[in-house]
Amino acid sequence: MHAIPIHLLSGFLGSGKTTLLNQVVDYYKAQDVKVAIIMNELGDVNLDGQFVDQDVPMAEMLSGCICCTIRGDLSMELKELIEEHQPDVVLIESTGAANPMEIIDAITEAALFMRIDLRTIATVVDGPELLARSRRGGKTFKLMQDQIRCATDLIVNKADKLAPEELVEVQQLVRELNAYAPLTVTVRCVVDLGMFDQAAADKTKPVISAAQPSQTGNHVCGANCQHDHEHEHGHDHDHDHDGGPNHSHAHVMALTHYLTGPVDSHAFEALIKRLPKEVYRAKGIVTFSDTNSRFLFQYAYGEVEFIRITPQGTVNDVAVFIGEHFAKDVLERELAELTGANQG
Ligand SMILES: Nc1nc2c(ncn2[C@@H]2O[C@H](COP(=O)(O)OP(=O)(O)OP(=O)(O)O)[C@@H](O)[C@H]2O)c(=O)[nH]1
Repeated sequence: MHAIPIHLLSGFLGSGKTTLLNQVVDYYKAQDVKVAIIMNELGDVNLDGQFVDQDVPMAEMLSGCICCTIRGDLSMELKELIEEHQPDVVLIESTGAANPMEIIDAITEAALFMRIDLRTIATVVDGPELLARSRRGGKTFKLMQDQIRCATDLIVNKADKLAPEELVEVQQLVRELNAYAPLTVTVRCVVDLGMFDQAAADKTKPVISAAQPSQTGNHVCGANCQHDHEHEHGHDHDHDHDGGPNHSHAHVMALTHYLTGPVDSHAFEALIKRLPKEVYRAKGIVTFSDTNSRFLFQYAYGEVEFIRITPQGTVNDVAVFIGEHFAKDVLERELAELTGANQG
C-alpha cells in the first residue's frame, strides 16, 4: 500500500486556513481524489467544519491543541479516519495557536504506525497582522515566525488590507525567516493549488514518511527551519513534553459561550466591535431577533463579517472567543445580558 499524503495547513488564528482548506477540498473533488480532513479547534465547537463540504470525512479534535494538550490523540484520529474512509489524501488544519514543529513531531510519531507521508506544510500568513506584531514583538510574533520558518509553501494573505509599501515589507519579513519556500501573495488565499497535487511529491520538500519514521530531533522540516528540534519550541512552555499543565499556550485562551436565544443584531455587532484588543479572534453562529435569520460571524483583528446561513441539522447558537488574558467573566456577562434582554 502506498503512503497516504498528508498536507498540514498552518498559520496564525484567523489568517485564512479554512478559506484555503475549502479551495483545496474543491480542487480534489474536481479531480475525483478522495480527501479526508482533521480539524483542530481550541474552542469546544468546530464552527469552521460547518462550512466544509458535508460529504468529506472529517475528524474533529476540539477543546485543545494538537501540538500540545491533545497531541496524543492525533495518531488515533488519523488511524481511525484512514481505516474507516480510506482517503487518497488527508488535510490537517491546526489551530492558529499551534506550533508546527510540535505537530510535525506528532505526525512523525503517527508515521510509526501507519503509512503516511507529510508532503506539505502550507503556512498562511496574515499579512497585516504579521506586520503589526513585528513592530510589537512578543510571544505571538515568535509563534508566527516559527510557523513561517517551518513552511514548505508560504501564502501571504489579506493583501487587500495592505498598502503597496506594506506588502513589500511583509514579504521581506517573511523572506528573512524562510528564504526558500515558494511564496504567493493572495487575497482570500486564491493560489495555484498545484502544491497539493497527488503526484507532486517535490523532492526538495520536507518528507516525513513511514519509510523514515520518527526520530524526534532528526526530522526534516521547511528548508529554512532553524529549529533545534529537541530543545526549542515556539510557544510558551517549559520543556514539559507530556502535555501536562506546564505545557500550554499559556498566553492563548478560548471562551465558548452558548447563546440561550436570539439577540438583537445591533447590540451584538456593538459588542463585537468593542471587544478588547486582547481578543484577536471570534466566530460563531447567532440568530438575530430583528431579522429572523441565522448568521455566521467571523471576527479577526478588528474586522467583523456576517454571513447569512441555514445550517444543516441541529446547530446551537454559539460564540467562540480566542485571545490573550482577556476578562472571560466580563464577556460572558455581556453575552448573557444580550439574550436576557431579549427574552425579558
Ligand atoms: N480582508 C480579507 N479577509 C480575509 C481574507 N482571507 C480570509 N479573510 C477573512 O478572515 C477571516 C478568517 O478566515 P478563516 O479562513 O476562517 O481563517 P482561519 O485561519 O481558518 O481561522 P482560525 O481557524 O480561527 O484560526 C474570515 O472572516 C475570512 O473571510 C483576505 O484575503 N482578506
